[in-house]
Amino acid sequence: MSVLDDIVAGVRADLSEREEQTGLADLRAALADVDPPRDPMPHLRAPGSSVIAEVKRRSPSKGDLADIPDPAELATAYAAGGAAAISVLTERRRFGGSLDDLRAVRAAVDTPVLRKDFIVTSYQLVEARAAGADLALLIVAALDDDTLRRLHDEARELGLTVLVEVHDEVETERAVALGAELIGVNARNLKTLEIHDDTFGRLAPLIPDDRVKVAESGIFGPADVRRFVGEGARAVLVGEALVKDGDPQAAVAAMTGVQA
Ligand SMILES: O=C(O)c1ccccc1NCC(=O)[C@H](O)[C@H](O)COP(=O)(O)O
Repeated sequence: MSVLDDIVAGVRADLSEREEQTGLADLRAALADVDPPRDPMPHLRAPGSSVIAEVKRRSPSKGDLADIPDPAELATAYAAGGAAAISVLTERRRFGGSLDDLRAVRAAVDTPVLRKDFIVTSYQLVEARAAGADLALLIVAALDDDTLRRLHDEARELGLTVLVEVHDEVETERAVALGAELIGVNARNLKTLEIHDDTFGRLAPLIPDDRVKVAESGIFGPADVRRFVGEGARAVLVGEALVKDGDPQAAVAAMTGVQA
């Protein structure tokens, strides 16, 4: 079993408990009281690099990263630094996150908020929107083609912007064929956890230039951002470097608006 399979198995186990507590019909009814979704695309399409700044406590590859007792405070610093979106890892077992983190962040900032999780069912999409998420992540490696397409369509119907994440050539072709507008290239292989910093440069040419290309993982400063922008990235998704920085506002600002 790969790391990704193991994470998804845990996600499904937690999910079935939540589904027992709140049925899909009740969750859908809650959508009526939720703020309309915020559109991240104008910011992400603007010239110069955009930053999707992540709230990430720990990870399978690095263990504990930061306590983050107040995710809203961290998100406020990211927003002040000019983040285009804030990514909140809501997976509990391996990343220490929750939907409560997402709700707190959404209430604290005007910036669009991404539910970063291992989404494999419609329920999780409705749950994301009901908690206030503006974007949702779909990881191509975790989904067969029919499920990927169905979840992509359902997310769009809910008003969510979808970040479709790829790691290799075949996944990239699947994301492009899907019509994904926002495609994240993750340098971290989710099966081995190794980072290959040539992944974005290899896969970006396979993605048409009318899509927004996001470089993800292993990004530590403006020099990394400049390199990825030179290879066609409009945005970078950064976790570890920001949660460990004593001045996350300045760290986001330094990675924002970088030109090739
Ligand atoms: O971060 C991990 O170890 C990890 C392991 C397995 C699946 C996903 C994982 N991370 C999710 C992410 O994609 C990253 O949090 C995100 O790209 C930010 O990466 P970084 O800046 O390197 O923290």
